[in-house]
Amino acid sequence: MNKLNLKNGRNMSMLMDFYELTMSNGYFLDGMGDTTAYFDMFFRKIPEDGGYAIMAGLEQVIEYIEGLKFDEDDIEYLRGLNTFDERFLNYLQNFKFTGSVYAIPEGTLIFPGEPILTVKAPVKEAQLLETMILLTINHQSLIATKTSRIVRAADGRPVMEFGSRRAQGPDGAMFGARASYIGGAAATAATIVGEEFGMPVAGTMAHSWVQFYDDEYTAFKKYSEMYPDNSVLLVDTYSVLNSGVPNAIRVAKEVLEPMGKRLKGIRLDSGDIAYLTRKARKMLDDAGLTDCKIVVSNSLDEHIITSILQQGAQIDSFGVGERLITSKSEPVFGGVYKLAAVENDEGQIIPKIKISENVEKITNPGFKKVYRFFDKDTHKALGDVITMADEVINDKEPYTIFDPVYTWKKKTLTNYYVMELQQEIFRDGKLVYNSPTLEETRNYTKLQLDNLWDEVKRFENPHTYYIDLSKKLWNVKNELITKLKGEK
Ligand SMILES: Nc1ncnc2c1ncn2[C@@H]1O[C@H](COP(=O)(O)OP(=O)(O)OP(=O)(O)O)[C@@H](O)[C@H]1O
Ligand SMILES: O=P(O)(O)OC[C@H]1O[C@H](OP(=O)(O)OP(=O)(O)O)[C@H](O)[C@@H]1O
Ligand SMILES: O=C(O)c1cccnc1
Repeated sequence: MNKLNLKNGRNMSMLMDFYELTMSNGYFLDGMGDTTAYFDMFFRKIPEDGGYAIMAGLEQVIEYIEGLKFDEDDIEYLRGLNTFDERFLNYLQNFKFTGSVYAIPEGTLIFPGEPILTVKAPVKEAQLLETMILLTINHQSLIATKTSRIVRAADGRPVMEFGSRRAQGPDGAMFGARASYIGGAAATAATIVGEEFGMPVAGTMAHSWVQFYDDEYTAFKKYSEMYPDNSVLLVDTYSVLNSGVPNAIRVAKEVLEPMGKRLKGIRLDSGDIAYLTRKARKMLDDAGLTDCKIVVSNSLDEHIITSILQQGAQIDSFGVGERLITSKSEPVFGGVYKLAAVENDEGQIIPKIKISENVEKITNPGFKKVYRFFDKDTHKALGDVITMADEVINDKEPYTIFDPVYTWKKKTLTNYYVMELQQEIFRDGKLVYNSPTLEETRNYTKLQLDNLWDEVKRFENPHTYYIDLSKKLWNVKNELITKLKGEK
């Protein structure tokens, strides 16, 4: 289980934007490198104007941080660039992460503006982590979120991840498949992901198998003889209704039934899926093969799946590749990594802000955490409140939430309980978090989706989930904005 492990398998230390190194070298030379800095990762917009996103990729971030070290070749290469001070190179050679990391666990539903991961570390270290943290969580959260949409559209029918061949490179395939499991996919065709992460692997057959034999019947027969318990026959190589389905039925009767076996399924990969599956279902049922499943694939996504089901398509499961593994309709999860605070010599946390003309782009300053509010009776999530890290919400008392922009929009919550979302991952360089298994993470996602109102989950104009700021954070933010704007 080490092939994909970023601690033991591959050293990704040099996968960072060059400016991380020049800035880190700069802080070092300026004598500021040991200043404690707080960086937040957050994202601004849910892909495809959806109602929620899913956190994924934390396990790989942990492995990356644990494995971060610069070897002789790395140092030699950096020295050759004539950019870095020898003392900084020496520091890199002995690099070890000494900071703390707080993060929202994988599989948690996440929303714009929330600090989904916070690094508290000497600035010369925290700066170096930016690129890998962002690319890892951006990628996996994107695919987990996209998969969740597809799985929702499938409405209880299993979705198999078929995307490796169309993914953006090996990591896109492998970590994408991993993320798809968190998002609710039932299985993957990516064998390595089964081996590495325990995700169930599954598959049918390619057109090449059917083409290879002299005729379709022979191809189906050979396959069913070899895999009598697991025969899903691809019926669209020549003609679904004229030959594919009839040959599959013949194999079920002449080959499998005498062995005491049943035909597991057929797969369709082209043509009008609604029409063909309805016809195929009838033919199978008329032949007594009511238990034979119909699997479909062919550039599917949540919209096509919704449409074909509305058209009365008869489908038991889906194989989804290119549009899932690349999140084709919106291929960027725009998570960013921003400085939120620094500590002064007295150890006081000084909040920092990034101002923008666009209100939504103004960052939330300070060391923060997120509380999720749940209704005591329904257990549905009511909203999230971002607070300063030292704030405690006492759920025995009413709590007033307010919109951070339209502050007159208020609501007082009474019948609620809260959950703190951030977990401590590293404390002073030491890993203090036990990553759950992928299976546990997947179940956790499912549970949370059950606790989210349907209005937030729908595809068209979902309700905007509340993400508010505590009064204390709101005050800190507005004081900083007033101060900085006043200084101009
Ligand atoms: N009934 C349907 N309603 C909406 N979309 C559909 C329906 N049936 C299939 N599609 C989708 O239409 C797209 C194109 O299908 P189309 O039939 O044009 O191509 P194809 O079947 O792959 O072509 P070919 O037969 O040459 O392989 C695919 O994304 C497929 O999922
Ligand atoms: O359409 P996607 O959602 O990406 O799903 C994966 C696709 O990959 C396969 O096609 P391909 O033509 O590569 O091989 P095949 O001969 O097995 O059909 C499969 O039949 C699907 O159509
Ligand atoms: O097993 C399958 O049917 C499969 C796997 C990958 C891509 N397309 C189909």
